Amino acid sequence: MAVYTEVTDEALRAFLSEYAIGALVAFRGIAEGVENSNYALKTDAGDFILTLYERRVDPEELPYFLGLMDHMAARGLSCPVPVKGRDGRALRELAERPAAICTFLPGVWPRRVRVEHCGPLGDALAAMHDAAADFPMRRPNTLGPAGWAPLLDRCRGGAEPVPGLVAELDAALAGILSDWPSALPLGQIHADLFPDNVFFMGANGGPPVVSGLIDFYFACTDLLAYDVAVCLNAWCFEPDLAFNVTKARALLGAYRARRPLTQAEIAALPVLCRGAAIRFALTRLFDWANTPAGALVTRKDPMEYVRRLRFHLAATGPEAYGI
Ligand SMILES: Nc1ncnc2c1ncn2[C@@H]1O[C@H](COP(=O)(O)OP(=O)(O)O)[C@@H](O)[C@H]1O
Ligand SMILES: N[C@@H](CCOP(=O)(O)O)C(=O)O
Repeated sequence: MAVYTEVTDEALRAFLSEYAIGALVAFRGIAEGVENSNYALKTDAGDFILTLYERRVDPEELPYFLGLMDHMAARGLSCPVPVKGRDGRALRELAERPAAICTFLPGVWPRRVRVEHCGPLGDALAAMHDAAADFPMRRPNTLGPAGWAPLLDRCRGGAEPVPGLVAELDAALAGILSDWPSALPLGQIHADLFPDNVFFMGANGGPPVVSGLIDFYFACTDLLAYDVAVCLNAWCFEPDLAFNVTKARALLGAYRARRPLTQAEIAALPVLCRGAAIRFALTRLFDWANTPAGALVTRKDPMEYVRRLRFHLAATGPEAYGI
């Protein structure tokens, strides 16, 4: 995460007095990520993560996110668990922001994704979909197909990283929206399961093992196969943006071993991948022009997802993904 909102020692100590998690030993802002302000907390009872929810999170939706993590953790998924205060509430306010403390997960996210990561990732994604299957709340995907054209409109007239980019996205979006599938299996999806949201541990140089999934603040109720498409985008391209079909086969094979994809989901993979690529190109393009000056955050390059989008536009069928 980034740090948009500063927290004073004094405010933090007052906040922590509402919890039974021991006395503060250390805290520091975490510069990774782009959405919310995150702090690593150490108390004499252990390690925790404090999150202050920023502009793209609607406070009314926080009970969905926190409830989903609680629900999945109760079903055995390794994910952050919201910590309740002495009054039983996990959601409170700090520095005039909604705020919550969650448990700290061990492990590290892969700075360089290898084929060996992609199978465990596919299995963990299917395990998340299973663990959330009976979660009763619903949340529409605010960054789903209905949100893409308005987001692109908000990028018009701003600085384009490449001339003609908005026109290219206009044309791609029209095709994606007209082909978008409507009758695929639905469920709770992560919607942002990038490598920085998946922690791994490797025992004694052995194969990587997923130790936990984090960052459920884009989670929503949407097409399960769209989550697979997000992962194909985020995990299966090399740094030079060549698509690695071996990674895709490993990801899809492990996912399907736990949750088989229907024929309709398989057939829809190219358009789902185009949709996922344009979604991240658009939020990055918007952030390119709208990140607050001075925020402790690194802007992400929209062109990385435009180039993925071009690959998916050229894909003539699901075979392009090794399936
Ligand atoms: N529960 C957690 N356990 C351990 N580290 C965490 C946890 N939650 C967040 N982090 C740390 O914070 C960083 C950013 O978190 P993330 O949720 O991805 O932020 P954002 O939503 O802003 O992108 C992670 O890469 C990790 O270092
Ligand atoms: N994954 C998104 C941005 C959201 O950042 P995260 O740190 O919450 O994963 C992107 O790469 O554009």
